[in-house]
Amino acid sequence: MYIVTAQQMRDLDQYTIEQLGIPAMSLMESAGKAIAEEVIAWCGGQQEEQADVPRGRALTNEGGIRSDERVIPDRSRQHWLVLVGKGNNGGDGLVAVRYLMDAGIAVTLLYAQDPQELTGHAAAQRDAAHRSGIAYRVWSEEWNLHAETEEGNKQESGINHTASGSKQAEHNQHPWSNYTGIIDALLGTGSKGEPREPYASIIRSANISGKPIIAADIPSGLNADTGEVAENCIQAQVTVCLAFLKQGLTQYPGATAAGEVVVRSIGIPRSTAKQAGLRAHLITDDVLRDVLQIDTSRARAIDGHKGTYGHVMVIGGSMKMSGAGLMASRSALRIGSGLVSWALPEQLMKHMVGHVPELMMIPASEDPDGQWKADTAQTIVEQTAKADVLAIGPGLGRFEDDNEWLRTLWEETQQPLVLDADGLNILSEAEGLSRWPRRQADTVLTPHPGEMARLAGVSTADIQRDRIGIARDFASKHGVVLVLKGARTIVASPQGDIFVNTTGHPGMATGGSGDVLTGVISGLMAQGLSGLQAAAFGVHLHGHAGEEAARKRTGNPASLLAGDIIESL
Ligand SMILES: NC(=O)C1=CN([C@@H]2O[C@H](COP(=O)(O)OP(=O)(O)OC[C@H]3O[C@@H](n4cnc5c(N)ncnc54)[C@H](O)[C@@H]3O)[C@@H](O)[C@H]2O)[C@@H](O)CC1
Ligand SMILES: Nc1ncnc2c1ncn2[C@@H]1O[C@H](COP(=O)(O)OP(=O)(O)O)[C@@H](O)[C@H]1O
Ligand SMILES: [K+]
Repeated sequence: MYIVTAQQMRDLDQYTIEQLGIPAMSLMESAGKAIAEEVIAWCGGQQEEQADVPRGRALTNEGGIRSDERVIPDRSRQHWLVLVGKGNNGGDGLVAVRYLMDAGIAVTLLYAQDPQELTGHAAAQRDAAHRSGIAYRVWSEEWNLHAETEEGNKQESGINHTASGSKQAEHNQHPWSNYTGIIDALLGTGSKGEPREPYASIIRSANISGKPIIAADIPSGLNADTGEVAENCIQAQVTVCLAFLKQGLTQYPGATAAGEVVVRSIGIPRSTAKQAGLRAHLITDDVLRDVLQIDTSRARAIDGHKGTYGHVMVIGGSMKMSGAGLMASRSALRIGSGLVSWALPEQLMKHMVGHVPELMMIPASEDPDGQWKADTAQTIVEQTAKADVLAIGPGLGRFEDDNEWLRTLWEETQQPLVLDADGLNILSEAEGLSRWPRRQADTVLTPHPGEMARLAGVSTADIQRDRIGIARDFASKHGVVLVLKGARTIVASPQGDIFVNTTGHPGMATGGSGDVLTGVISGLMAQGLSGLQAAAFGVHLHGHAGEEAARKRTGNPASLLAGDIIESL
């Protein structure tokens, strides 16, 4: 599934209208119809579930996050309020009302501004809606709701406040209480910056109203490119995304604001994305097979032998972090590498003997404290001769002159490399990755947001603000495959491709999960996948394994351990 930025979506719209000759009005018609259909389907779903789930249904999005539950009454008494902005997003809402009316659902329009301010196609849709007899209101102070104050009072300006006692009665009287649900057609991909007034107040009030919200294209207040949310951003149950999935819907906190995301075709041929050279995808089975050309069955040749499936060498582990190297090694084995060896400090090795009988161990440092030493670099380089892939970093720790140590391995080994954990921290303190020579073989970096911040020399908050943009720039600039971890992990290639993962589980937020991923990616590379293929397929499989492991911890996913992920690979 393609992922687009707001600008790419505009270009695709323009191409469709100007080059393919599909009228803009016809796209808007399809958009509004799709939104109406999703509202109708949602009401239907509500009704079906009402018998046994009186509190309304909870929806899940692709990442398995549950959104708020809200109550929706009997469908026959549905009355939806459509919030209309003055751009084409509002135009979509104005189309939707006609289809909802035809489906027997009562609708009222609430314009953010004087409807006469609408222009172009949105103005034409306004006229059609008004001529069809659809009721409308224009935003005014009486609609303004305020969040509960610290004293716990719920204040609703514009409503006659009585001193006490009748808060609930007041709440039931506010204008929003007449409606069963809200369609947010205020702002779409043309939105810039924080919503201005009165949009900010409308968004805030809609959220406070407690009514279920279905967003047209994107929740108003969401940055369509980064997934950042404005101070006032619609919190939707469902987002009906039009034509192509917007980047910002894939990343948190935007993904939470969007609720369940449904991507609906509006008549723009999907092939236009390929023609336009779009390079960002959500990782799905189709994308793994068709875009990344991966045999996802991972079928083994009947006459295969251990040499067929490659040899991973993990370089890491130290007395204080012995488990990290062990977990990376075990997951490389579990994902199917023919052979795995682990280079580790000799002191540590003595304690590890027998833990994983399948694993070969290489004593690599004679430090009495079980730490690494920089003078091991040449020995390690010699030892790597038999390996097909190197995984450097899990549990490595920091040590004197580790910078030179890493640079020797970086330059003097020819194998594909996965770099994680302290391997990345060493790199960020090196004189600058840009001054290190580019490796000829595939090089995969797997930072979590904190490590990414150190690598890029910015704050973690800066990274989280635009994960896709940062990952893309870093991978292109340094010629590496970058795996920016965390919920909705991003894989970026040196050529500017982006792959966003949706598998995974919050139970995986536990020490060691990343070491498992290092083993998975390096193990897949040993079996012949490129760095990009292994990274994209690896994060997908790792997330699935995490989901599976969480299912087994019935009732308490917080009890998930990284080792459980290995057992579910
Ligand atoms: N051909 C097309 O371009 C199509 C567009 N479609 C819809 O049109 C949307 C994009 O439409 P537009 O480009 O008209 O833009 P929007 O409707 O998203 O918003 C633009 C309007 O909002 C105002 N605005 C921008 N930022 C604001 C802010 N921070 N606070 C308050 N007002 C702000 C602008 O002045 C402008 O009037 C899409 O999201 C989609 O819903 C669909 O109808 C399908 C076809
Ligand atoms: N909430 C979450 N949803 C999905 N995946 C998650 C979540 N939290 C963590 N993960 C995954 O777990 C792994 C954690 O890696 P990392 O932070 O490096 O852990 P460690 O350094 O302890 O091994 C990453 O692959 C990350 O994407
Ligand atoms: K919207």
